[in-house]
Amino acid sequence: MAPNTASSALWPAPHASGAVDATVHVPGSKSVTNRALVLAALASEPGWLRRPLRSRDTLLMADALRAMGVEIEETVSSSSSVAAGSDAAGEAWRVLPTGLHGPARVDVGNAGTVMRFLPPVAALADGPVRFDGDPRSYERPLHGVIDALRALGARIDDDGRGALPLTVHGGGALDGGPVSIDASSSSQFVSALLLSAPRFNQGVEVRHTGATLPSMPHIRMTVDMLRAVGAQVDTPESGGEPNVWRVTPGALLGRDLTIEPDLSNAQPFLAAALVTGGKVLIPDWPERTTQPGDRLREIFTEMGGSCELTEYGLVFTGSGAVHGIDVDLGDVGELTPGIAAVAALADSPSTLRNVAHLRLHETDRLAALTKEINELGGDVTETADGLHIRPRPLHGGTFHTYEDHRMATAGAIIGLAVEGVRIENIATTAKTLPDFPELWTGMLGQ
Ligand SMILES: O=C(O)C1=C[C@@H](OP(=O)(O)O)[C@@H](O)[C@H](O)C1
Ligand SMILES: C=C(OP(=O)(O)O)C(=O)O
Repeated sequence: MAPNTASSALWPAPHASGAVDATVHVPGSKSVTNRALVLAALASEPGWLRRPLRSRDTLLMADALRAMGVEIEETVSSSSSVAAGSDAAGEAWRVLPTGLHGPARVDVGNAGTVMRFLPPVAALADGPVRFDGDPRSYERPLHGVIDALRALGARIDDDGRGALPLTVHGGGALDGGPVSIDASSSSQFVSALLLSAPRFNQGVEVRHTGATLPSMPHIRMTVDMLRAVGAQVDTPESGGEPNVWRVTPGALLGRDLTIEPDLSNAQPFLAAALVTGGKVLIPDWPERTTQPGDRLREIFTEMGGSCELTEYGLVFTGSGAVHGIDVDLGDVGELTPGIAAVAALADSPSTLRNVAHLRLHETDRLAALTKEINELGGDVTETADGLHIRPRPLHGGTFHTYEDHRMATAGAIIGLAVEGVRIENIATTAKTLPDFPELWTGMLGQ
């Protein structure tokens, strides 16, 4: 059989010859785009997504909703045809909700948002919906969604492992009501149940019973976006019980939403300013957001940079020094690979804590980061819940990426400072940022 040249190809990571000085337009947020698609599909009237992210994860979400009967029209308006500065410029998707139905087949790829957010939607469809995906999707936890949906009245056929592949036999409606889940392996279990709950007959009361709950900002994002389309949501933060979320049944409004840039995808570019002592402007950085990437302002400042939120966006400036950090990343786990890469180039050790659940992400990220940084000469050890990173001079070599977009961008960060780093399968960045190689070389003026 011919080798898979696309994925086995090695990408010579560009080495920075000096301080970067660039403006980088980062495409829309994956997490916001995929929530907006689900909410628009469940609404009682058409809606718009402006500047959606066009990437593997969001196209899988759109195609899955189309397979269940939703119409999604893709339009592009040139900036010359709309008022200057208008949010209407660029790509826009118009979502026309219809009666959800099977039979349908859904390819989740390796998208956590698709594999977790859509089984509840399928339970509302009329007919069977088959879910399948990449080999890694079979290993990612889904039990919280499967068990909860069964408890709420859904019929699901799976192979008993609490994972993909599976078939949801939608009955056109779902009872809903109270349910307990352990979401310690993924916040997406909670988000998944809340997103569809306005359409359950009794809404939902989700009680998290596990010891820890990762990625709280992503649950806040779910709650904020539900409220913005008219849903009534009670949360622990709004005076409710700890670890309990309630959604009241009701119709959802169609919304005209402009998607924020993906702040987690801004991470490698901010890291470039930090490790080269340069400066990067990210236009349209939101003043207020639930995206976990906003925490980078604080984390990368502690690691040696400084930032200013201006009317043009976020200006992040490196000082030339990169410091280690001791940090709890439980809320912002998806930032770990990029922080680990910077930490490997720092002037002091780092400890990254409270991210044991990353072992079940796109790959086992703790094992992958340890192995790949150490193979370049680094000194990283896994702890029970994270990484301990002692910087050492690194050398070139192959950086394997395990079909994980954030491993690929982590390798690119190291490559800026270390000559001769070759990244396996840079195309895997297409999961959330298909233009990464071009944006990266553009930033470097190459
Ligand atoms: O809801 C979301 O959009 C996400 C939640 C988080 O998942 P986990 O809670 O599984 O870490 C995050 O890591 C993922 O990238 C996106
Ligand atoms: C964990 C991630 O993705 P997913 O939505 O597939 O869980 C990620 O993007 O870092």
